Amino acid sequence: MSNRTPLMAGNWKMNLDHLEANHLVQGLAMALSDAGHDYSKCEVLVIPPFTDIRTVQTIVEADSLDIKYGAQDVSIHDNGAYTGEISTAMLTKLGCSYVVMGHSERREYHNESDELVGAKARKVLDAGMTPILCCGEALEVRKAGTHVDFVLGQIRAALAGWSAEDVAKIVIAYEPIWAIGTGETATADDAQEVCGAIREALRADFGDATADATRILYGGSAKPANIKELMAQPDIDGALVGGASLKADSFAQMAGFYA
Ligand SMILES: O=C[C@H](O)COP(=O)(O)O
Repeated sequence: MSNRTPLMAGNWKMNLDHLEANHLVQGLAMALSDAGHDYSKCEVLVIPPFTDIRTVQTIVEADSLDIKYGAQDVSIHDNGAYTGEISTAMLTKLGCSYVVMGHSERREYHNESDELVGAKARKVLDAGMTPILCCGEALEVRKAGTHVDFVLGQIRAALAGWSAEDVAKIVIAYEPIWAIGTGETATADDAQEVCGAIREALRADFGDATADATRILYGGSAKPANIKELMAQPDIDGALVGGASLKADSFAQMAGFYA
């Protein structure tokens, strides 16, 4: 068993207004408390839309919750005339500890490149937060059998020039696009194949200490019914959960399945 602390991360995507966010975080805290959740054995993270972050911060601070929270994206700019952008400083001020970048939905709908994703990860790390760097292949790539090379290419392009020490501080989330929101989960073997290959690539590029320290998550229709098997895989350290993170009970249940 590794000494990496598992991470159960709920990406709310573009769902929930601030009242619904309030309700979900309180319900999640209660469900985790009822289950006797041990946060030192599995970190629990919620990733609301920007408009809900202040609400989540208020509840977490008022109730001294151990739930962490973060953002779904960030700007590579510091401040100024960048309409619609949100800076790392704005997020740290709100107490965010994680930021997602490179989600396939942003790559597809906002044309985000590996280089931009890498620059966002750099910015987040420099601001003292933890980047969650997403990668994953489309169905055509999977069918062509080139998914491992494709995913490693995304990661290597984003992390080009990084030091081993910095790579050890990030989280990588492998999310096969064909499994996102479709109900079609990669099998535990499929997920392990790619997550294992990511770890071996980190070993080759950055050395043993980094490969053994970097947390790798699986994402794509993860839910209470399949999380146990996914978490039992040697190179899967948690999950980036979409739909199932919008229900307090199911997400709390998933956080309880650390290996
Ligand atoms: O960021 C989360 C992933 O896109 C997975 O979403 P999903 O669990 O709804 O398939």
